[in-house]
Amino acid sequence: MAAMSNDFLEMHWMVTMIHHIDVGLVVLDKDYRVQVWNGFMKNHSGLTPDQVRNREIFRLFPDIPERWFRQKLDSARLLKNRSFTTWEQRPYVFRFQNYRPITGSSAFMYQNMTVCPLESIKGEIDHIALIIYDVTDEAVNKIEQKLANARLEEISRTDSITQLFNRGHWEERLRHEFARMQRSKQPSTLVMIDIDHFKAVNDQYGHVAGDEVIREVARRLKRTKRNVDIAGRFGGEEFSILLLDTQPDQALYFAERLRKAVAKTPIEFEDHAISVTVSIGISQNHPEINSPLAWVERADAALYESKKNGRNQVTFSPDGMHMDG
Ligand SMILES: Nc1nc2c(ncn2[C@@H]2O[C@H](COP(=O)(O)OP(=O)(O)OP(=O)(O)O)[C@@H](O)[C@H]2O)c(=O)[nH]1
Repeated sequence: MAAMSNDFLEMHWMVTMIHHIDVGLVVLDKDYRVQVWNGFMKNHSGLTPDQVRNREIFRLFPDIPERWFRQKLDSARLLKNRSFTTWEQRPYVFRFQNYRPITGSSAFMYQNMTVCPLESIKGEIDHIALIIYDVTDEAVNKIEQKLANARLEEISRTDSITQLFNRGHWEERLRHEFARMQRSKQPSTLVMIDIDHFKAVNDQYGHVAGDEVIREVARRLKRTKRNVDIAGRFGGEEFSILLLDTQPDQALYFAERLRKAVAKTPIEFEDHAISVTVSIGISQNHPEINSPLAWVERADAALYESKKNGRNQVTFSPDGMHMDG
């Protein structure tokens, strides 16, 4: 008699603990109707056990993706095996709000879930238990760390003055695209751009003005290029851009537009209107060009021609064709 009452007491304690434990416990019958709903589930959903008992889970929570959820539970029932889903596969099963102030970056609670088949006395699986873990802190930390890493990566490949790619990253992209072009044989063009007489800008207006001129030329370059084009700051006042899948006439059109966009409107800095021009060299990819470096050298040689012939002009390699204003 004493043993029985101990068992009863233990059971009573267990039930009390289940209601107060900081994980969600739900039992569903074969028709996905709720049979058990503990305190965690009540507190986060605002629905009492009486309100949910014998109601189908999909009617109570239309956000639950029904097909996925049924598959998950059916296979656990069939295999008589536990299964597990993480917030990385699906951020949550039950859309509960997240109230924690420190995890302000998430409006909802991230959850992991264990699906646990429950055997009847006859050894049949008529019920399934769901155990819901609140993993918001872990998930938010991981997401924030990923974002921070992505930001660091972005910083490490960006030039701080112009926000274009820095030389290291631009060259990496060039190598990658060059390898791709060897296979695809698509026409692409490499363009080198250099601000004319830039030393004179620094000498006349100072380095800060010089920086602003570099920044503004980069802005005009960004406005002229397409999103797919790969633009970098190659050196001090030199820029490089890779125009992918571009024919020579389109490349010339791009270069001319950029040249005019720089020459046409002086750059304002404090009380000054600083007029600058750019010289441009273009090189089309060609079977004879056997390395990324050789390609850059060709475009650089064309740029040198533009400088030699009076600046503020575009030269196309290998035939030395000019366009000037
Ligand atoms: N303000 C500023 N100046 C820079 C920067 N990087 C390089 N420079 C300057 O850019 C100038 C480049 O001068 P040069 O290579 O002689 O060429 P240039 O005066 O532009 O003449 P050409 O290219 O022949 O038309 C040098 O005076 C460098 O100090 C930078 O980030 N900011």
